[in-house]
Amino acid sequence: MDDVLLRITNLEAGYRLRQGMIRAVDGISLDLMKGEFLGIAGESGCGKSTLAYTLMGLLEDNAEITGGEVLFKGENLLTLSRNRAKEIRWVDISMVFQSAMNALNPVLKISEQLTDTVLTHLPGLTKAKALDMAKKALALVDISEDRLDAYPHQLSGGMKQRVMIAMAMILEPDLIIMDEPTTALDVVVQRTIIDKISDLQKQFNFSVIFITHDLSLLVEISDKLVIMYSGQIVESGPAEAVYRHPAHPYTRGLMNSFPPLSGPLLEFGGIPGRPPNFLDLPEGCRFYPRCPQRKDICRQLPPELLPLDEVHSARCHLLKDGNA
Ligand SMILES: Nc1ncnc2c1ncn2[C@@H]1O[C@H](COP(=O)(O)OP(=O)(O)OP(=O)(O)O)[C@@H](O)[C@H]1O
Repeated sequence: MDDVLLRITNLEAGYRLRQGMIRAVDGISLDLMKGEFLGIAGESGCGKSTLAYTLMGLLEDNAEITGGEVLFKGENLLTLSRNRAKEIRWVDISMVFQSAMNALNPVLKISEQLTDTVLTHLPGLTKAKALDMAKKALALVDISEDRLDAYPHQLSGGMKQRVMIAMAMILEPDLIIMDEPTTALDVVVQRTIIDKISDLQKQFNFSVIFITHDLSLLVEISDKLVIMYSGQIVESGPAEAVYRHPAHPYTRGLMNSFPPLSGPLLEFGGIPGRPPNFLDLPEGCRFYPRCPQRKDICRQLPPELLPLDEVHSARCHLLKDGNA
């Protein structure tokens, strides 16, 4: 337990609409260890961002946390006072947002945005010290000091994204949550940024939760993988095990959506169909309508998350018969 940085137990969160409740995070439990790189993958709409925003305490007004516990270094993030939340967030847990490139303030220089972040959370510091921290943080993401006076529009997309990563790292948090941090970038820039994040994480040993719809980005850099479908975890385990022996038909579908890292190029599979509507979920397995291996029991009963071994588990009835 000593090495567990974040323990999420049975977390439930969602959005209350007139038609009913969208339970976008529906009973999520997971442990994140110190220095661990956790990749969370799943199609658009499966609840990845809702999970991230719940952890950051940044849910929208119509959102509600309806159950569970999130322990960060033993402290429940869901019951923090406003002041304690301010102390923890950004200093101990920071986030790189999906639309990070547009999150920079267009009328402030890069130096001001970085020093403002520092001084908001560490008001006792001098401006000179904050500027020094800004320079060091930019250097970590390979941006030279002479860009400190630049405005966001003077930087390329990849550079803006790296500034956002610098901002997330500047206070040396224990956990950085990255929600699709490279989606808007072209593939080459995306690769450079992923490699940079991976290098920095190894160098400074912070923990990362990296969220993306693109599983191919995650297999090389993650220690652990969590696959989400319709608000639930459908598979989790060490990245290598999930990649080599995907146990859930949905994970296999996601795997088939991208070319293998080595060996012959397979035809792109993809997964026909769409995830279910949260307001009209199937009675049994939520993946049933799209599953190429479905059986009668899958239509009737929702499957539990079953352990395959001590570290790898999947939510699929077929595992019980050993024929998934
Ligand atoms: N403010 C909101 N009000 C109502 N429903 C919402 C709200 N935000 C998200 N949702 C719904 O909650 C579900 C989960 O959305 P979420 O953004 O968490 O998924 P995601 O996996 O991060 O998708 P994406 O990659 O597209 O952001 C979706 O059905 C979405 O339409």
